[in-house]
Amino acid sequence: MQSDTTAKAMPAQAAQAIGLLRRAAQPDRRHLLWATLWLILAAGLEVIGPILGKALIDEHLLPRHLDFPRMAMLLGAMLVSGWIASWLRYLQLVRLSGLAMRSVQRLREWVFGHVLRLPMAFFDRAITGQLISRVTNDTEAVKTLYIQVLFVILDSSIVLVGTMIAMAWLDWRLMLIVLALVPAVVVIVFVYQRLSAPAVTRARALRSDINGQIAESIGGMSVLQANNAQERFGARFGATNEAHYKARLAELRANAFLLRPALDLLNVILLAVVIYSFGRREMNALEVGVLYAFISYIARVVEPMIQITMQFSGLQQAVVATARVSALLGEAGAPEHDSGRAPPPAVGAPDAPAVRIRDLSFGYAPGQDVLHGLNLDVPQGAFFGIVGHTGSGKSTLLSLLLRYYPSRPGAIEVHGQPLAAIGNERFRSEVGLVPQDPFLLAASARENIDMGRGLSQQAIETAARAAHAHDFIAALEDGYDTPLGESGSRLSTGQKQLIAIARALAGQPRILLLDEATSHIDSATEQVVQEALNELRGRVTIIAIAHRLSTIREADRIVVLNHGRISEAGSHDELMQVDGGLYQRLYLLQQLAA
Ligand SMILES: Nc1ncnc2c1ncn2[C@@H]1O[C@H](COP(=O)(O)OP(=O)(O)OP(=O)(O)O)[C@@H](O)[C@H]1O
Repeated sequence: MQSDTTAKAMPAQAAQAIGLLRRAAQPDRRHLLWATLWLILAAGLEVIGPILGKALIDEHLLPRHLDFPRMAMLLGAMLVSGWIASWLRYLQLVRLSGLAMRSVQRLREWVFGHVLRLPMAFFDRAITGQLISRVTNDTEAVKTLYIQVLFVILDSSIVLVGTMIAMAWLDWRLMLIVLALVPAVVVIVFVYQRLSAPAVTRARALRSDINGQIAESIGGMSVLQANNAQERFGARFGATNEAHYKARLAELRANAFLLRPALDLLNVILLAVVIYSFGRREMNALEVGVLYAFISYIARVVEPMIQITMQFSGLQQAVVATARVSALLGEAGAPEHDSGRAPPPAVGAPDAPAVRIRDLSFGYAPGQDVLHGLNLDVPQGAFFGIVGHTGSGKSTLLSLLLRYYPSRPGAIEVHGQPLAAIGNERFRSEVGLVPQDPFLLAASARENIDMGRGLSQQAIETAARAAHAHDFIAALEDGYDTPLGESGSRLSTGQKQLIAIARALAGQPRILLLDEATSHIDSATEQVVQEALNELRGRVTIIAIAHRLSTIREADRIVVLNHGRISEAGSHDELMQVDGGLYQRLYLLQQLAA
């Protein structure tokens, strides 16, 4: 995900970044115009100040031409222009910051909304940490772009150009001497960045190490404490933290001892040159005012130059980050979310099988099929079990039934309709899933069953009863409103699984898919699950993948997958009759192990 964007040339990335910036700021473009206008006005007013000062000195103070009303007017104009400039800058900053933050907010919503609609194949190659970084840090880079490009670079450029024009107007030869400053500042800042870059990079890497270590320790706290590793982890964290502190210090030292003194020295040299060149001329009264204006301008010229030069590396990083966000937004969404598709027919054929599979082959990579020509009919209301050794393709089949990956058009039909033709809303409400990992939110039992669908308490309780989860939920101190902790840490593995079943049933699915829902639970809870499934028989079509064969013993039909092919199919009793058959062997092996 990262490489494809970083490999792109900078101009292409900059174009992408600007495009995204424009889209994000579109609703606020009026603010953007005003902010830019105020910025130009403020910078212009700041350039005028020293010219007014020069007029005051040259026309009144030195010739002792004390025209008080005019002097007061000049002084007043100097003060008022400075005051208005500060006020405009403040207004401009408020507008621009507001606009930048709203753009970040907008962009974050787009990116996360888009991520939620990406196909599962995308998540096979995505790295969670990077994806989180796209949604949080990289979107924040948009703000940096606004503040750095518009505020700092534009502001500094206007002040710089305005000041140079004013200087040229006062004395073009002296302006040329000041202009010689530009390469010197660029060289100093370049050397500074070269010297401080390793410390900056190190500090950044160490900061991400600090985050990584905290996340790792909290995630594995039980293992960490069981191995009495608190002190070791604490010491390791301390060392990383210390290294980070030193890297930051090195960065600050480079700034304090290299950049600032070098620029101050440059300033002094420049002042000396300007004063010397005035000294060599026959100074007349008129030139004192020019000298005053020049000294004021020199102080104003150095800072914008530093700012512009310093912004470039930050700007480059912000452009790369924004281009990465843009690339993520460019990822094609899952086809079922394509709103441009024709609406599907509302109902399926009444007596068609719940699931019909014809010649279904599938591979994650071209030419490497993991499923080979599957054919299967699952009648409505039937209970089907799918078994097979590890890697035989059970979860892949389930993923295709769930539309996580696209299958050949027409290979799978649900209630008589091709899978791809069913609208997403209806499909997700018709098909319920109980995954191997129940995935509980850090929320209450009610919220975990509801999953934002806005179900009534009655519907939630009915589902919990059907999943045999009601009794233990009701026994919690606040019943359905009891917070279950992160990932449901307050519950046992079996209880989590029952909540996941309740969640699936609460949507009143016509088809229920179970992906090894009993593999981590004890035999007593497994029996509870079996009872729950038996009660659903006839009403809901059940397709259950199970490593534990006792879970699907009662199934109407058990399908045995072997290297992506159906090798056997039948009831438990029928399959046990097949001497040397795969199911018989698997079953006997499990009996022996038990
Ligand atoms: N997301 C994926 N990307 C690429 N290959 C995959 C992916 N998921 C599974 N596979 C491959 O597909 C084959 C079938 O895997 P699948 O997970 O469907 O098997 P399974 O029968 O469910 O196994 P298990 O019982 O261990 O869960 C395996 O060879 C596996 O390596």
